[in-house]
Amino acid sequence: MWCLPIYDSSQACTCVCEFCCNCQGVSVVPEDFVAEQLKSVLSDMQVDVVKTGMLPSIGIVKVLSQGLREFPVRALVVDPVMVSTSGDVLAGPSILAGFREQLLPIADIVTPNLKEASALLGGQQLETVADMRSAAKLLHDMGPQNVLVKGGDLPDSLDAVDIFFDGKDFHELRSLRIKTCNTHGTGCSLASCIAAELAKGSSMLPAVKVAKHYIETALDYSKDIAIGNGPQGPFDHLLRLKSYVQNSCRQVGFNPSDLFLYAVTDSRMNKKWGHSITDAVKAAIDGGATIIQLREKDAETQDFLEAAKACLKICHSHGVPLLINDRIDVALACDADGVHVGQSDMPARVARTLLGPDKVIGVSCKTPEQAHQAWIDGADYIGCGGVYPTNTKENNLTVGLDGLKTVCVASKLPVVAIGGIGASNASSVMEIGVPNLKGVAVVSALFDRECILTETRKLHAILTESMSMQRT
Ligand SMILES: Cc1ncc(COP(=O)(O)OP(=O)(O)O)c(N)n1
Ligand SMILES: Cc1nc(C(=O)O)sc1CCOP(=O)(O)O
Repeated sequence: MWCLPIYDSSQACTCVCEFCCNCQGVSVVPEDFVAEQLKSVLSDMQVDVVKTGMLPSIGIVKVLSQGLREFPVRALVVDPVMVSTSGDVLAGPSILAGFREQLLPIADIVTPNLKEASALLGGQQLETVADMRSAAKLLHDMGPQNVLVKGGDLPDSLDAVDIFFDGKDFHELRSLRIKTCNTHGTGCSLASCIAAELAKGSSMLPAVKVAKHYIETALDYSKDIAIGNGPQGPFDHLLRLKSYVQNSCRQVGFNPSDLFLYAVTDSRMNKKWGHSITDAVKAAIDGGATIIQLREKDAETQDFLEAAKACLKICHSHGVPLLINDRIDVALACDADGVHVGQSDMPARVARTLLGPDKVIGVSCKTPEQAHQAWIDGADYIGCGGVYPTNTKENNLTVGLDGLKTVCVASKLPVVAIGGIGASNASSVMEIGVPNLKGVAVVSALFDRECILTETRKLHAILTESMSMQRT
């Protein structure tokens, strides 16, 4: 299966970006030469989906319209690159006519930005979402099956709103407007992603939604990169690949089976039962805890750091990793094995930058989207809950076993379940039967008890039994 981006190299491209896949090193070649090459590609390979980009010339327009009839091309995505996001007019009247008369009538989707839509419609002003809707309808009348008018340049809009029209229904697709100068190539990448999704067998609206989500994530991921000399930089298309490479390189340091019995401390409970933090941690480890998290909500920084150093000694002498809840500074200061962060804490991506590739990072996630982001950000595992109601964390949303399962299925990272879990229900949690659910994280069922050692042993035995039942 092939997804072929078509670029007209008869136009010199001045882009110097590192990520742009098409333009660097392209020499100026005659239009008919490009057309011949295109013909041979279309006939020699089984091209499924074609996406136009970078100023298709009249030669290419002709070959394409022919090619779609002569060769078994399944879909044509037309990105009418005519006016850049920086406002430069890139196409003359003959190209405009080529788009209108030859490409749009055979396109499965056309994806103009506001300026391109305006140019295709003879200079019509487009300033509001209502204008975008009527532009989508008028463009649809020119022949394409679907139209996506991209509102990235819409004045006074907090969201990035695009209008999708399939000839029957309008869909207003909104995503976060990412504040960045690194927007070079977004339109081209969006259309390429739509083409790739179509080639994979998706239908049009889901393909557009996936592409829009990809662009939003990639823009956010690359918003701070500094590259090139111009005022507008490129964005980084390869984030998934990089996350994958980063993660696969790092997984060596983190063993997901450490999540089996995850003991999370609580200073108030230790105080209530007269346990010191070090005694509590030692008892949990002796009882079978496989990883410890220090979650000291009321501790002063200095006390937290001293406690962390003392607990780290105990943990390391037993080969058990120690993570710090929320406080990256404390984790760095004591050289802990990692951190656990929530959705409103330091973003995992920033934590990864601060901690480096070798430390463990866990992220609290209640939805598949959060789990996906945690993976992109370079986390090692996610904590998903509250599985059951809990008194340990105020106003905590309960996701239930169904919510846990949904997140596990979507997550590319190992998962530990948390919230209201103890001896009475740990088996039900582990028995949801999802391979990346690696264990349970527990606070009160271990630490709001007189004998931490006994309770941890009991829970360890229950988990072990439940795992062996699943294997048989
Ligand atoms: C393993 C694990 N999962 C989830 C949490 C919750 O973390 P967070 O959302 O940051 O909430 P607080 O713990 O800060 O109240 C966790 N700590 N550990
Ligand atoms: C710290 C924490 N995070 C949760 C989440 O849902 O993310 S639930 C929770 C408290 C878990 O305590 P217990 O085991 O006593 O119910």
